[in-house]
Parts: sequence; C-alpha cells; structure tokens
Amino acid sequence: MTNGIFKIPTPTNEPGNTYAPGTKERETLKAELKRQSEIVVDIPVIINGQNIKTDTVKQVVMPHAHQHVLANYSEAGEKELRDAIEAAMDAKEAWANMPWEHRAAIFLKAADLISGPYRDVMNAATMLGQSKTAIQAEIDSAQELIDFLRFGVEYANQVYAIQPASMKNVWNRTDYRPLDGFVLAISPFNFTAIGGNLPAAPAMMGNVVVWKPATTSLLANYYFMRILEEAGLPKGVINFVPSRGSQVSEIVLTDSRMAGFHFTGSTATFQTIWKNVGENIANYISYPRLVGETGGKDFVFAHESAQADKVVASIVRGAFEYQGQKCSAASRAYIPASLWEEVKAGLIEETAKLKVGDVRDFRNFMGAVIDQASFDSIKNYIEYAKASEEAEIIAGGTYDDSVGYFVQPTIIVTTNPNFKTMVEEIFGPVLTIYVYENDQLEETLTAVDTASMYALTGAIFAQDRQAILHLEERLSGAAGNFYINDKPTGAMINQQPFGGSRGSGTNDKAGSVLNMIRWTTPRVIKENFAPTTDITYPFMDEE
Ligand SMILES: NC(=O)c1ccc[n+]([C@@H]2O[C@H](COP(=O)([O-])OP(=O)(O)OC[C@H]3O[C@@H](n4cnc5c(N)ncnc54)[C@H](O)[C@@H]3O)[C@@H](O)[C@H]2O)c1
Ligand SMILES: N[C@@H](CCC=O)C(=O)O
Repeated sequence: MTNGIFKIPTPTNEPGNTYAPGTKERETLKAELKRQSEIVVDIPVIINGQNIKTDTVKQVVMPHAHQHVLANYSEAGEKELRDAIEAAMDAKEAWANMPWEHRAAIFLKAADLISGPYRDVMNAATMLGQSKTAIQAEIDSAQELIDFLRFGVEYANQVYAIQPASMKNVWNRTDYRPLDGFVLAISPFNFTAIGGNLPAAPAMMGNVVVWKPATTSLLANYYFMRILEEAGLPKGVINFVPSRGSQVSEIVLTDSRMAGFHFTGSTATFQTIWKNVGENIANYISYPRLVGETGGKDFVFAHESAQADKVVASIVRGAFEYQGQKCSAASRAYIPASLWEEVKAGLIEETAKLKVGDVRDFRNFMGAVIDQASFDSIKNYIEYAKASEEAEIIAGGTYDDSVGYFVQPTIIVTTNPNFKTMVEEIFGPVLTIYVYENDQLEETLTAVDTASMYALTGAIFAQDRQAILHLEERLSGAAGNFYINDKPTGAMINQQPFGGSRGSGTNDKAGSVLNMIRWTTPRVIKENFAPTTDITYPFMDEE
C-alpha cells in the first residue's frame, strides 16, 4: 500500500502533426498504410481478456475501395453477450477497489502509447477503415483520443475532489462509488476517439463495461482495445463485443444489472433504446443513467455585416471535411441576399477544387462515405432535391459507388426554409442554403431555431457587435456548441466541451467533468467524533 495525495500530471492538448510533404510523420504513416493494406486482421470478441472466435464471421472493408477486405471479425451472439455481462460483473469488485492512482495510470499509459508508438497504427486504421484523410485521422484517432484519456483522468480527479464541509467533531466525506452494475457503451462509426471514450470514461470512474463498437469502425476500435490491454487494463473491465445492435438491445440493455448506458449515434437509435429502457424500468436494480449524444442539423448563419470570404471557407470546411460525416457538420446555411452573389461564387469556386478519392492519395480532400446504406440514403436526398421545384443544385450532385462509396460535395439552394434537406440530418457531403432578404432577419432566425428537431452546433458570422449580441441571444436554444465567426466543427476537449440538447442528446458534454459525474453513485459518509449521550433536549429541563 502506498500513501499520499497524488497529483495527476497536468494535461495539455495533444499537438497535431501536419503530414506535409517531406516530413518524417508522412513517411511513417504512409509505410503503415501500406502495411495495413497488405494484411487481413482477425478481430475476435474479447471477453475477460480471452480472444473468442465465433461461427459468424463478417468483414470490415475500405469504404473507398469496398472490395478490399481489411479484417474478418467474429460477431458476438447471445452466448457471448451474456458471457460479457458475467465477465464484467466478476471483474467489478477488484476494479472498484483498485486505488484511483492505479486505475488512472492505465489510461495515462494508453494515452502515451497512442501518442508515441501506436500513433501511425491508429491513424492508418482510421484512414483505411473509416475513410478519413490523414489530417482528419490525426485530429480524431490521435489528438482527440489522447485528450479524452488524459483529460478524462483529470476530470475524474476533479469529481473525487468535490467534498462536503465538516463541522466541529464531525468529518463528512463523499465516496464516489461506481454504479450498481455494469455500463453498456455503444459507439458510432465516425470518430475513433468517441469509440474509445465511451467505454473508457465510465471505466475510469471504477465501472466495468460491455462495449459494442460500430462494425464499420471496428479496425481502429480493436487496436484501441489492444492498447488498453497493453497499458494494463485488467481482464473483464472492458469487454469488446462486435455485434448486432438489435441483439445487444435485447440481451444486454435489458439485463437487470445494466446501470448505465453511454451512447453516441443517431437520434433514432437513442430514442429506440430509451424507450426500451423505459419499458424495462421495473426490472433494473437501479435507475440506469442514460447518456446519449446524437444527431444534428448544424447551421451557419451569415449576417449582412459578415465577410463573405470567411463565410465561404468555414462553410466549405465545415460541410465537407470527412464527407460531412461529423455530427457537427454544417448542413444548412442562411445567407443574406446582399452577400449572396459573392458567397455563391466563392462556394462554387472552392468546392470545385475539392478532390474526392482514396485517402491513401494525400492530395484528396475527401474520402468515401461509410457504407452502401449511407451512400444510398445520401443519393436519395440528392435526387429528391434534383426533382424539386423548390431547389437547385449549384455544385456537385453526382455520386459513384462502383469502386468506393464516393459522393461529390453537393450544394443545394432552396427557396423554402423548411425544405426537407434543411430539416433532416443527411450525414453526408450535402449542404443546403437558404438566401434570405436582408429585411427578413427575424423571420429567418425563427426558421433557424425551429426548422429541425436538433440543437447540436451552429455558427454565426457577423462583424457588427450589436448583431453578434442579438444573434447569440435569439439562438440561445438552437445549439449546445455555438460558434462566432468560426466553423461549427472541430470542438476540442478542455476548450469546447461538446454536446447538444433538444433532439441532439442529453448534453452531458463528452470529455468534461459533467460527463464523468454521470458514472458515479455517491455515498456520503458522516463520522461523529463525539457521539452524544443525551436523549432529551436542554429546553426540556424546565417547564
Ligand atoms: N452528438 C455527438 O456527439 C455525435 C458524435 C458522433 C456521431 N453522432 C451521430 O451519430 C450518427 C452517426 O453514427 P452511426 O451511423 O454509427 O449511428 P447509429 O445510430 O446508426 O449507430 C450507432 C451505434 O448504435 C448501434 N445500434 C444501431 N441500432 C441499435 C439498436 N437498435 N440497439 C442498440 N444499438 C444499436 C450501431 O450498431 C452503432 O454501434 C449521426 O446521427 C451523428 O450525428 C453524434
Ligand atoms: N466533436 C466533433 C464532432 C463529433 C461528432 O461527430 C466536432 O466538434 O467536430
């Protein structure tokens, strides 16, 4: 046993590599891309530290070359899902009782492993498996994942430090116990970092986890699981179960010991799960904590005082980086008529320069969308706009899935502020613009606020300070992450804690102290150093 009040190493945001021509990092990343392109990885189910192969084997492919198989994975079935719950529950006591500094050390070591020897592995797997360019992988599977781990430890430490006051002869303490059961983490395809944080954050707080990753991001998620093992994560603390969502819902979600659910993904999936939990509420040992960050219909609003070139650059990067597959991606924009000709010309010119293709070719700005279902859904939105009298396509509008799931960056202009593509999340490289008359500011702000069910991110552009003040107030409910003269993507841990409200989630701000606090059920302990012997009160001594 060691004694001390240990100081967590002060975290700072992980610096990013540029991968510019001639850099060492470009050379080593390219070598790792080549290596991973020449092998087929076998991904097992991992329960209690054991690698398990099942009879159902499926493939992970490159979205930008969908005939290229990157990995074969074993899919967990009912038996494995039940075994994963038992393994988690068996590991629970030892993990909860492990001194905090030892739990913390595991995640800090994992961060250092990703920052150093496994950076290329994680980035290459994210590029090949999720079709991210080098820079988009770097900000995700290196920088953000490392930040989630290092700052997560810091935030957990901050939670533990919140302690009650004590008076004479009494010492009050808060014991931050893990939840009464296990946590189920279900992660999306689009951020390797989110996949890592969903199981890691509850585990830092002493919880045991069953983790169901998205099957389209499995390669990078699997390497992360291996890194946690190398960093010393005890067996059974996080159990890795690639599986079908519906089966996880049926078996793991409804288990009486499911005490917390950590989710990122679509609003529809989260609503289905919430309903499922509600229907089972009497069966649980505790009230499960439900934390879900979900979809968005993120806006860019330009005021007449905005600078057109800055609006153009932010829209193009905000809408088309990672093929528009960020929950924060700009997918609707409102431009005043007085700026429209300049903004339109800029958007057409800049969008035409964006190259779409295989992410191993570093000249490409965009890769492919994630899979056939996504490609088909995006294609349908584009065709809907083509067929509508309320819309015109001014850039892109083409697609091709013969080699990879490629969709050209597409800009739709509509005359209807409630046009389908102004309202629904598309999750692809499709932006819709509504041009408003300068004297219709208030009506247009109402449309921004009410057009969609979401409230995730939004950006306003203006030079006039009174206008900034007004827009910030008028749109106060429209976004959980609000940007002034900046694109609506690219939130950083410790700088812009991330999450939205309304249909966009529970807004527990991933990568913040607010999120960590959801993974504990505190016990308050009062110790009396001078217990009383009195039973009656002094006022009773006389009538
Ligand atoms: N708000 C945020 O922070 C944030 C961040 C990233 C992604 N997202 C959102 O995620 C979505 C894109 O990710 P996706 O396509 O992976 O989302 P998705 O909802 O299709 O899938 C997310 C996860 O849920 C699983 N799943 C699907 N149906 C299920 C069910 N019935 N029961 C249990 N699990 C089920 C999937 O297999 C996957 O692991 C977008 O809507 C995007 O806006 C939000
Ligand atoms: N946090 C990321 C988005 C995560 C969702 O996909 C951003 O701010 O761009």
